[in-house]
Amino acid sequence: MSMDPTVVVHPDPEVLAAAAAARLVSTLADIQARKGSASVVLTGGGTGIAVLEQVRRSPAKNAVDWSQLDIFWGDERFLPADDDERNEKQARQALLDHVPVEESRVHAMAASDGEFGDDPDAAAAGYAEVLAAAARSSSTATGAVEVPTFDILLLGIGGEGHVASIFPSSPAAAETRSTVVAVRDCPKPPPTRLSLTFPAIRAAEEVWLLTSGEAKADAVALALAGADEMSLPASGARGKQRTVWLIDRSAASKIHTLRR
Ligand SMILES: O=C(O)[C@H](O)[C@@H](O)[C@H](O)[C@H](O)COP(=O)(O)O
Repeated sequence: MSMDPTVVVHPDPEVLAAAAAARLVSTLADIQARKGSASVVLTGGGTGIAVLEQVRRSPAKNAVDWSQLDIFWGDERFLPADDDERNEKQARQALLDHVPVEESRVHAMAASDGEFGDDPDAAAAGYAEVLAAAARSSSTATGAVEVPTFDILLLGIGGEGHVASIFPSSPAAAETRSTVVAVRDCPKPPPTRLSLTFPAIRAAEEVWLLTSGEAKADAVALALAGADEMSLPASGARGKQRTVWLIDRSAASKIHTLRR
């Protein structure tokens, strides 16, 4: 069980994205120096993609051996593969198409015009099997949850406290067995998505929550004050070894008023 979260407050969204990118590069390089390879779970959303763009711009980016990096997603918009709203497409444009990743180690969630057609439940089950197969082939994944070792799992946060596509008081927030679920009627468009669940998220070694702006201040403060994860999913996003909140001053502006 990880200790209290580490909270790092940055002056503004631009510094947050650049600092988070630097932290990600150096952390992945450290993990690869120790283990030979590393794994990261990417997030969609403006902050998550801004971090990837900053990694692309970083002169230090090739401290990471991109061919020895397993890449997964925490959630995906269930849309055709070439839709600009796809998290995978945005991540490729921001970073992955600009570094020498090993494509067999890039594990995108299915698109709605992919191998499972427009069946999000089948697509979710398919990704759960990708994770289970990766866990079986990994010498280090020892947890009860059928996912590989996620070294760093990145998450953005919605204004009402969602992480990945786990929205407040949703079936996904209550899911305790499946590692990946289909999510329908999401308040944040598009309405149909695929998402890791809390068991999968909490199997990660480190969970990093990344957000900025006044609109997130209540969710950040409530989560750090220990709100119930059903009503405030960000509260349930914890890593086995470490939980890190990388936020800007605006998103941190209500922490002191709500922390009990
Ligand atoms: O697919 C998605 O939309 C994301 O995974 C979602 O969880 C996002 O990270 C948050 O909604 C924050 O998004 P912003 O950083 O744009 O506020």
